[in-house]
Amino acid sequence: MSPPARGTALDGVGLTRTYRTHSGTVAAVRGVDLEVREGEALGVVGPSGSGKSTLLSLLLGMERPDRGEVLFNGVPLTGRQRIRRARQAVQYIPQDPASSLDPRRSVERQLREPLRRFRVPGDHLRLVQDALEQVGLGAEHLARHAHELSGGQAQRVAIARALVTGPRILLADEAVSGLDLPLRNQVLELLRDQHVRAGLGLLFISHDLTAVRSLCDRALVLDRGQVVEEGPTDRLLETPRHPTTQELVDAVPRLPV
Ligand SMILES: Nc1ncnc2c1ncn2[C@@H]1O[C@H](COP(=O)(O)OP(=O)(O)OP(=O)(O)O)[C@@H](O)[C@H]1O
Repeated sequence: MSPPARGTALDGVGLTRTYRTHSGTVAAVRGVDLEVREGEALGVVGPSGSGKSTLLSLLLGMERPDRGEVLFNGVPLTGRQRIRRARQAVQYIPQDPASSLDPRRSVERQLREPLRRFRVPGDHLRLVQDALEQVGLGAEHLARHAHELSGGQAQRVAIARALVTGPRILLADEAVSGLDLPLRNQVLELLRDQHVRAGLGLLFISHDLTAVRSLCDRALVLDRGQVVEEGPTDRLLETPRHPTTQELVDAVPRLPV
């Protein structure tokens, strides 16, 4: 598989996803439009249950929308081959990335795995070392297991795992939620570095508007599956117009970033 083309773009057009539950149906995402471009950072904020994770699953091709479509470089994201190619270029950083590490496998094995899965050509050991270097870790970490890493190192390894395939867009789901302040700032700094220095596109999903502002110029606010407000993050924080945005602003502890 050749490396992802430059100018990578991911679009969601009219995305709608409804779940059936015992008590009826839940419209998790309703008619959402968004675009993430290489070199741009877009924040998605919203209270619990507003559809953020569902939106992410749709963008990653892990779930199919009931209506609307996801476009990867302008082409609908359907079919295993196309989804796999998109996933090499669009990588995912889960909530609490450190706990997503496999305790039984060494750092090297865990970083080699996406290279194998996405059939990335080249010298895999070299790519693994490059990814570790990008997050400030050296070759001495290759043989370690999760329990031999500090919390900060484990976060870095998890981010390196998302970087190892050479993605052009990162989708981060509550990647700093629940982290203590120094770790939170380290992860934000790493993501900012990837965005500003390496030019990656970033979709940063969080309920924390200050974290979003530290990375993203623009954000959209989700409530009950719908976009209720969008605009520059500074403006959203300073003059929120929708009550949901106002609540998110009020809930933000005034933390230095
Ligand atoms: N597999 C599922 N089956 C049924 N309902 C679901 C499923 N996944 C999500 N939902 C519902 O869809 C809505 C949106 O959920 P989602 O997890 O996308 O929200 P969220 O904004 O990511 O929430 P949180 O911030 O708490 O993680 C919620 O009402 C949730 O209960």
